[in-house]
Amino acid sequence: MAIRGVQIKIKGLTHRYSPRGAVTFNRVDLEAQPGEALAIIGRSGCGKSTLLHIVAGLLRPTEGTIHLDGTLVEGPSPRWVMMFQAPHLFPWMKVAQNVGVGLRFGRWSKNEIRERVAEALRLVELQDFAESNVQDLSGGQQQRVALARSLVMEPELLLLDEPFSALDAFTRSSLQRDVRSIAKRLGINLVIVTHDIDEAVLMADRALIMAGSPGNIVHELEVDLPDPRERQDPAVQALRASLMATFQGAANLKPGTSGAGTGNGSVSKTESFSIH
Ligand SMILES: Nc1ncnc2c1ncn2[C@@H]1O[C@H](COP(=O)(O)OP(=O)(O)OP(=O)(O)O)[C@@H](O)[C@H]1O
Repeated sequence: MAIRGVQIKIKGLTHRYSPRGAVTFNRVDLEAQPGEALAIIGRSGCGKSTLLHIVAGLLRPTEGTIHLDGTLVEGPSPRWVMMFQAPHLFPWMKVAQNVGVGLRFGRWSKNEIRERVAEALRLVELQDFAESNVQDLSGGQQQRVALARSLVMEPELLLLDEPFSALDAFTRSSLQRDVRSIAKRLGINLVIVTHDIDEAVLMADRALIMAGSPGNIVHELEVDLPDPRERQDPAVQALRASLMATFQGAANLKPGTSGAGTGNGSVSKTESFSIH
């Protein structure tokens, strides 16, 4: 599977759900390099999911632009795919059929589809379940099928909207580790929206804190930790504590306050945590 990441450039992104409604977020600017994994954390309602849906081309911004490697995002594309909390599988299809469903709409031969589906299933370690019914799988396995269905499209960018929050802690940990490791191996960019500070530390290269009303990215922290990342590792724990303190500080700041969103979309401060 030949995949590479993408340069993300978000400029002046503003959104409101209705012309007279409240502004969801205001003039968000953000850049990411090919292969980078970003986590967006923030309190409920600050606009994280809306931002992700706009990046995925599923919602239109009120103002501003998103360019992926210079291409303006104007709608959904197999190049940027979104994974949700629920896997949304077709229950009447086998695992392999679910994984290959997007390829059916392209100009792929049956052999090519078979090969690509087999490769995607190997990546998520479900190669022995190709002919299983999806209802017979656990929640974590179903989420792996959804991941394989995304990967089979060879995306450059994977957008994850709290994808593991419905899973038990053990399954969640293994998926967090595996998604990061697959994305790094293939060079795919990740943007993960989460409430979970641990998830941000375990999966991201950079954690972005969104806060305020209207929302904005008010803080960002580099997560410079080696892989594989283990929750119990003291370096992971130390970074988690720092991110939690920064998050609480940022979330408690009122919009317009120094150190929070500047209102012009700029990030006020970048901190770097490294164990090297
Ligand atoms: N379809 C919609 N129509 C109108 N307002 C909406 C709609 N969806 C979300 N909102 C509002 O927009 C704001 C941002 O919502 P959004 O879901 O993006 O926040 P969030 O940070 O992802 O929250 P959560 O963490 O709870 O999912 C909220 O005030 C929400 O009530």
